[in-house]
Amino acid sequence: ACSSKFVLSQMHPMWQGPLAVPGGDRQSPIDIVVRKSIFDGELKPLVTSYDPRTCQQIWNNGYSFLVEYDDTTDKSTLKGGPLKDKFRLCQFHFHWGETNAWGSEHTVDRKLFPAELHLVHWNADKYSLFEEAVMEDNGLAVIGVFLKVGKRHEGLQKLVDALPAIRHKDSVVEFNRFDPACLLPTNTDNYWTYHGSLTTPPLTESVTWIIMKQHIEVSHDQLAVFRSLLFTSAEEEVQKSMVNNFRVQQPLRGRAVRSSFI
Ligand SMILES: NS(=O)(=O)c1cccc(F)c1
Ligand SMILES: [Zn+2]
Repeated sequence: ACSSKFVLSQMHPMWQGPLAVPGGDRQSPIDIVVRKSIFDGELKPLVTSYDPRTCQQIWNNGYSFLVEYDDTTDKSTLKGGPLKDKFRLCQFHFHWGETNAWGSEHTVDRKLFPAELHLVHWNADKYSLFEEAVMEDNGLAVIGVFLKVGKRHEGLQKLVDALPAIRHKDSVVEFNRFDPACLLPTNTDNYWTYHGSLTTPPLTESVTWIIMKQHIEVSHDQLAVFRSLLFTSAEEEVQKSMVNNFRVQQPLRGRAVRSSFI
């Protein structure tokens, strides 16, 4: 599975600093200014093919919780959209706020969502490991899906039920047969795409972002369970609730945001 351990090791919930990053002219997240996005008729529909049997574990890495997939074969893949190559799913995770008023990393015309899902894939046509791909400018593709509070998301509940077992940093439990496709909106043809970075260290500028226009709905209570997670490990005296685990927005630096729809 894609060990993003090295990625988050320097992670700290209050980390938002102006960490010096390579290049620094294609950082994420950003605000998507709809009227400035450019329709590109060449953008294809996304093609996802996820095998629930490749789901391996769910763990608390001290900044979010990750559901990790076996990415040693081409069983769970993403292609199409803005992508020329075939990408393998390695993990998905979320970012959320302490209240429903904020929590997403990307925004649309400054609109904040209570949470954002990231499905992380790496370019298996060009590289052989996530750790390699994460350093290359065409190495990763991350699908972003906004969450809104509304009706309960039945597919999410299995994941929510596993969270109490990974309350503390570095806790992990086996997690099988979860189909991440259930977390995608019904319409995946409408999206924005731009070239950016990881939103946590090492902040490498290796991500083709694919942000879904259509959100998914989860219930207030389901989100509340996300907030019951802790940044801190079991040994630490002061327990800190895992909330507001999003990065501050970054300058666009002249980048184009393309849309697959008019
Ligand atoms: N939040 S994110 O940019 O999707 C991300 C951060 C760190 C590692 C990773 F695989 C994905
Ligand atoms: Zn993320």
